[in-house]
Amino acid sequence: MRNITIFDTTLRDGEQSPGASMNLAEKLEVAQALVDLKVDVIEAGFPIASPGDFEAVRAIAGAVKGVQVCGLARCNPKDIDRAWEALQGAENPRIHVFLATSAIHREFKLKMDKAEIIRRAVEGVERAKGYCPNIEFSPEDAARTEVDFLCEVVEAAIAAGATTVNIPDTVGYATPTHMGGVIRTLRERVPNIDQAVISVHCHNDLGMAVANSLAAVENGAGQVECTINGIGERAGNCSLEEIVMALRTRGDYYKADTRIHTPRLVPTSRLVSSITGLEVQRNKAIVGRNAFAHEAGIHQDGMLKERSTYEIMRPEDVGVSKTDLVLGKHSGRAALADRATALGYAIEGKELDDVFEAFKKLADKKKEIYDADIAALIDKRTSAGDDQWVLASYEVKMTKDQVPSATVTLKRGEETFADTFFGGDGPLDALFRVVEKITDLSVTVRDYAVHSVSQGKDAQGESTIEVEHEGKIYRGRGVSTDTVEASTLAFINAMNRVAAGGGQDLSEYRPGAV
Ligand SMILES: CC(=O)SCCNC(=O)CCNC(=O)[C@H](O)C(C)(C)COP(=O)(O)OP(=O)(O)OC[C@H]1O[C@@H](n2cnc3c(N)ncnc32)[C@H](O)[C@@H]1OP(=O)(O)O
Ligand SMILES: CC(C)C(=O)C(=O)O
Ligand SMILES: [Mg+2]
Repeated sequence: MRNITIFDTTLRDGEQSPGASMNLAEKLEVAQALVDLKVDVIEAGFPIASPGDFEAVRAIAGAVKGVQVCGLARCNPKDIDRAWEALQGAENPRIHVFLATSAIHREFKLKMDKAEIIRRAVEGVERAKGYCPNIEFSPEDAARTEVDFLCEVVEAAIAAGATTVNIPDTVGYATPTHMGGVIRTLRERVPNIDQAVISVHCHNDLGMAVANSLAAVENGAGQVECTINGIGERAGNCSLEEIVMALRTRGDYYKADTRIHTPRLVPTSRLVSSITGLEVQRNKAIVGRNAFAHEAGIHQDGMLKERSTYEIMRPEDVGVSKTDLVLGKHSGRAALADRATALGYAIEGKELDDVFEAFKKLADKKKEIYDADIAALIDKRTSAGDDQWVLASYEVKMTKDQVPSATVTLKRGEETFADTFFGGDGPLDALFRVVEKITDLSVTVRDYAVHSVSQGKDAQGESTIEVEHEGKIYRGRGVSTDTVEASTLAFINAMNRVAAGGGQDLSEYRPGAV
């Protein structure tokens, strides 16, 4: 297996995503997460860009160990000197100098001819080399550069001391065959190409950044530049988690792998998403919420029989605790029975058929089916029997700076019970405490949520709750236009289940499954 160097540019190109700016403390946190992920190179920023960027590169260079830290610079002395000033405290520094080479950039942006581009590139690399041994050179917009000229520039940059030549598809214009061809041509036609690592830096404007990077690897690239969650300029960069898992999963084909500690992929993705505020789409490969979730009954049945029927990666290998078999309108009996077992019920035969029929009807009306819904369908305890507590009335008072108080009246059969509780952490807590007093059952609330089940001003609120009692988990569900009432009904629903016994073993409990 060939080892592919992972050059992470989340803190530089990733930060160029509109709205993704990070402060110093946040950049340090991301940098440490990248070290834990075992990336090979961290591009920490563009030091000339601002005093903040300079400070971030300097701080990261001083703080992280066991990884190369890189700073970006244009091909001019001021940028390169400033980059070195920021990087000199690093255990293992790299200066990355770039200069655009395509005809469009030469003519309209830089206003330089080919000879000047080569001269400036060589001067830039040589100046950087005077500071540090690891020099990366990027001919910006390489994918739109005439291939003969690209070969010339790359050869000159290597001769000047570049140890990595990075081939950017700056505007995401390449296709896999094109990108693979560029890398192959460089390997065939640049005489000193063996003296440098060929890298690739693909943008995602046509959604092909990962595919183009893989094509580059297939044709001999030894480094891939990428970002967590694929963030970056415009449509972003090659996504780190996708390229890494593509190589790991299809090592049989690519004969290449990385050093990445893949169980850190999802935690790092979540960190970057929460810091930048750039949410990950649900169906995003590897790190999206749905990446290891199955709703279709046929798939769920297959998964329950043998995981590899529908999963090519193990969730734990990317940092997801386990596969999620989501119950919804596309689910079948196998998944329903499996969830029922996990919730502490054993149903089969006619009972399973009846619950399944009711489940399908509910699933046609509701987008998401919660564990509380399943429990309610199975034991049919949502409709009160004689031994069930039923809410007759409630009153809750809370004003600023005053302790809350709640009065609740419950009925059980013909009998009526009322009580009041003063205190608690808020009105709901006060209400729950009175219900505990009346039912003489003490529980701990493990999870609680309110969802809207219809739209508009008069939307129905649905509350779902999970409580723990003597090592078992019980679920409750309540619906009302008033969310306080919905929550109280959910709590009473759960308390009725506590009174009935059974429940799910705490060791089987998946928090947040309501
Ligand atoms: C493909 C990429 O991702 S490249 C990195 C892009 N990232 C960024 O631009 C983020 C940080 N950038 C910045 O903060 C600012 O653009 C700065 C501080 C670097 C420069 O700001 P300014 O001096 O005001 O220049 P401005 O951004 O307006 O224009 C860029 C200048 O750099 C020149 N330039 C662009 N690339 C290069 C290069 N690789 N080498 C030398 N000069 C370059 C442009 O021709 C232009 O020069 P001109 O003003 O003589 O026409
Ligand atoms: C600086 C270079 C490598 C870049 O980000 C690009 O060309 O996209
Ligand atoms: Mg880029």
